[in-house]
Amino acid sequence: MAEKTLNVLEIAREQVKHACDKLGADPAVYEILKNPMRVMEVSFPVKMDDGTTKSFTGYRSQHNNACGPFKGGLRFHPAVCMDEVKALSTWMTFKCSVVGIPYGGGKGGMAIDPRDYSQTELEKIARGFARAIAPIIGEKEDIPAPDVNTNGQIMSWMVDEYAQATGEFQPGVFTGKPVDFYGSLARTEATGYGVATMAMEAAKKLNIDLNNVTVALQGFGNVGSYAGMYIEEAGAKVVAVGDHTGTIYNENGINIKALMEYNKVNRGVKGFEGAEHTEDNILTMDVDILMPCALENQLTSENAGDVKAKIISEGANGPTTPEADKILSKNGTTLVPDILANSGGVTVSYFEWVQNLSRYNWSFEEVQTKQKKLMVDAFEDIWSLAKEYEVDMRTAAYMMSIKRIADAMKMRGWYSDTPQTEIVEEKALLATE
Ligand SMILES: NC(=O)C1=CN([C@@H]2O[C@H](COP(=O)(O)OP(=O)(O)OC[C@H]3O[C@@H](n4cnc5c(N)ncnc54)[C@H](O)[C@@H]3O)[C@@H](O)[C@H]2O)C=CC1
Ligand SMILES: O=C(O)CCC(=O)C(=O)O
Repeated sequence: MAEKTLNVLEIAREQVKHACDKLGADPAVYEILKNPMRVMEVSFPVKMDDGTTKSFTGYRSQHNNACGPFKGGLRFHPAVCMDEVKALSTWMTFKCSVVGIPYGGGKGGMAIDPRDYSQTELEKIARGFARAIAPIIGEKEDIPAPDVNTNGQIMSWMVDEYAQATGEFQPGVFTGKPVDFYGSLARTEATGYGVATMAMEAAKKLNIDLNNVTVALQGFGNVGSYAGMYIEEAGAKVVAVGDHTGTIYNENGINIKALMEYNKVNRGVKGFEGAEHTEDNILTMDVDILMPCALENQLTSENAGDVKAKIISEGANGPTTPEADKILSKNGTTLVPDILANSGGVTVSYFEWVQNLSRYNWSFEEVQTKQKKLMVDAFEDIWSLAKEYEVDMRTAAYMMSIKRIADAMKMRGWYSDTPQTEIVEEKALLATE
């Protein structure tokens, strides 16, 4: 079974449509959710260190705000394009709804590799992007955050630039800020902590003792490193880590904290002394738990059949294609889907935003306890729904979130029930096509 498509927007739409059908949702629901409500493409000039001027292009997609302001990260990566940003914003809508936080979905990005620029140039690019999207974002409108290759420093420049562009200092317009500048304790750790927590919940359901499990980790950035750290703390052995520089392996377990220190300096896992380099594919290694924490379309119809892990907790957005989902589900793999597994980041972004709006700070424990409760409750609901409807956890997660969004859209009057006669006619028409 080859992939129908690797276009992430088409994949996101297929996931939504599949769940709408399972739910028996009114046709209007998919009709509204298949497209973002607004997308913006901006271009702006930046004076480079050598005196030349370069034009940069950026995107922001606002998928749906039925449940609250648009929310989602900004990605700096060479593969960023409009379709990717639209797909990522679509996933954000359902992610926020899965954990029941009062946001809709947004996402943005620029097709750049930050490593190609000096710090001064990067600051100018970040500021230029923030100024360009300032007309459509705001503390109560659309709240960006870090994603691949962006971080708290970039968010801080953006808050400052937004203040200069609008004349209003709104620290809550961006989240994922450093703790010393309106950030929240436990935000840096949040996404990885959530990914590890979801793997642990799945292990509990399968009666797997964490002290006897091995883990493979793809991606060792913000998400992957903390996912590794927390699962190691819970007793598991992380035997393999892969990133853009290569894959390392140690059957006795890799010391994750030491690897984090190494990674900070060397910007990659390659060469770490506590493990050996391997050419084996990280995704199909003989481990109990796999945590893909890098990019989209990693588990495909090509390799899903070779996956040996019993549990997959998706740290990345969209790491698994629909065809791979079917293979994994048929093979009995328990997969905690991205919109649940990596929802810890946006959950703590929400807590950061609440703290910003109230100008009050919570302790690390308070934030992490609140995060864990929201995610574990959502896991339980989705686990039960998946059993009840005999669907995989991804479909169940979408069903739960679509129901909430559909209810909000209906209450707001964005659609009303399509008369049954029309649905019957539409189905009859489809059957003859
Ligand atoms: N940062 C956050 O709070 C959240 C991030 N995510 C998602 O998690 C994923 C990772 O994000 P971050 O950790 O924030 O990014 P990051 O920029 O901190 O790290 C990205 C990691 O992916 C690795 N990578 C890149 N290309 C790769 C390749 N071809 N093969 C293997 N590894 C590769 C990099 O080496 C790096 O270790 C993305 O899909 C992102 O959208 C999801 C929810 C929240
Ligand atoms: O923290 C946030 O607001 C968004 C994080 C994000 O971009 C994601 O969950 O993919």
